[in-house]
Amino acid sequence: MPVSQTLVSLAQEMDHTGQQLLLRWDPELVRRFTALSQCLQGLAEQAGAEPLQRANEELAAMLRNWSKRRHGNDDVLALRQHLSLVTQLASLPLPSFTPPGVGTVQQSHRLFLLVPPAQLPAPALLEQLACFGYVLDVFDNAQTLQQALFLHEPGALIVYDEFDTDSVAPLAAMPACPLLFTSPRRDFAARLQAVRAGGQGFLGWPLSVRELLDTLTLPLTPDRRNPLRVLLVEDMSSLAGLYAAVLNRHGMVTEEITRPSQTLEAIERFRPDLILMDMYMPECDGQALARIIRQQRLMDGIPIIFLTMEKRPHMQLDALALGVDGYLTKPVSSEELVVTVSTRASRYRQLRSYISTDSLTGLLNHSHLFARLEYEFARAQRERRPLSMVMLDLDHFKQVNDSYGHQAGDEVLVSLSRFLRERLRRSDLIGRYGGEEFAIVLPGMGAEQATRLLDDLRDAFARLEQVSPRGRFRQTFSAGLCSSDGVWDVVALVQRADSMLYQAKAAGRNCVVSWSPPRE
Ligand SMILES: Nc1nc2c(ncn2[C@@H]2O[C@H](COP(=O)(O)OP(=O)(O)OP(=O)(O)O)[C@@H](O)[C@H]2O)c(=O)[nH]1
Repeated sequence: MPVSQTLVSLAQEMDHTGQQLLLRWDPELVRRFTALSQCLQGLAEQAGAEPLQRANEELAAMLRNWSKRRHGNDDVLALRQHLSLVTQLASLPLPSFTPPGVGTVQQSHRLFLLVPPAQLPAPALLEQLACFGYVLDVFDNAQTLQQALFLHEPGALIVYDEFDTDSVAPLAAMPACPLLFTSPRRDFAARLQAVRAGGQGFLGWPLSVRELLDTLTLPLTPDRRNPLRVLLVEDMSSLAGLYAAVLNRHGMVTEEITRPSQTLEAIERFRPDLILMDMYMPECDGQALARIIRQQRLMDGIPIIFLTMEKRPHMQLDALALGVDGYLTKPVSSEELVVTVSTRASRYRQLRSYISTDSLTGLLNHSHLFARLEYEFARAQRERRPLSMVMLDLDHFKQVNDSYGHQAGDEVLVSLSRFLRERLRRSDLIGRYGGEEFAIVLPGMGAEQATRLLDDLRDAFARLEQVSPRGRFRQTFSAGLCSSDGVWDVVALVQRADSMLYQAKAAGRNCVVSWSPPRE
């Protein structure tokens, strides 16, 4: 299982806050540290990272007692070592949850399918799924399925149903994993029955790999490696801390600000999925602040929820007219807070991803890739870190469309996108540049390392067998690469990577060419 970026960034923020505390003891910093530590503890618990949990608990205990007594150099050293230990443990790979006997497949990549014996899926489906690292276990009766569910928890359970009776035959026990239905029927009545039976997704039958993978990548369950981010604007820091603790306990990451004037800067830096704000604050009230936020084009869509004691309907309606998304009337119960915040924030995140991604592959679209590239490039220059840009193009792709059909061509595009997503880091940017051309941005990676990585990817992808109804084939790609070293703007970076791609094609395709400065 890859390293959890969330745990790493939480641990890094804790380390930063802890170092600040050693310089200046400040109750606000202590509270922030405690909230981060609670959040890390919750996530580490869910991930089963026991050594990290223990180290984090010890660190929290050290800090709890810190202000109560005097400290020598040894104490400071011990605290620093503990901070660094937590950071190191957070960057270790998370333990696999694979139950005994299931082999080495990631549990989330093991799927159970319940179908009648007459409908067993074609072996090609299992093979195609295997190309993306998924294993499909097929059961032709509910009893053996229940036994298997008792022993293992798959990433999802898919149940075939023709919905020809009034209601779906209930499962002996509802699985803990997401439940999907698949059916030759796609009408409203069938979908209604599926939803009533607890279905979280609905797939056509016969199963299509693309539809299945698309559904599995939707947030059916909370994404614990990329938790929802909530910005709290509340002048009473104790109250904000209370809300933050509740949201943190439910896996969300929070940032608290007490002054409305800090809001715009905090939104840019923290990139929240939702803003929870007090309606009455001394510097500026919530309504004026909401208006300011809504006037910024890039911040316009972020959901805003007011926290208020206000019960007068006309005041609430005025705020709704401003584009505020809802109200929570104080005192707010933990349950109401968590449900209101998490549903709205995840919906916003999903809608945002539709706008910024290409509909076929789910990768960043051209304009968003470039917006993000500009940001990463500027950051790399500022931090004096390398960054590599890759332009990648499928070879002789026209022949694939001509020989196997446009649908098979589409499947190859999806296959490459998933392949890149599985193999690259979460911090890398992958975009569909257009047609059969892709762009990849590798922050922190210089030309040599990036060339090696791309060449490994090229080799592995070329070995994958593409399966289509008209036959099997293999697909290669060519790539051009340029690192930011000595390059002063994004346009030059892209042009150089592009001209290297051209050279890779000219050199016979199925290869990676990296830009190097011309000899003097
Ligand atoms: N199936 C499918 N095909 C696409 C899509 N976008 C572009 N194409 C096809 O990609 C092919 C690109 O063809 P060419 O530009 O001639 O390049 P090529 O055949 O890949 O050859 P080289 O790049 O020189 O190796 C065209 O046939 C396009 O129709 C898409 O979204 N789906």
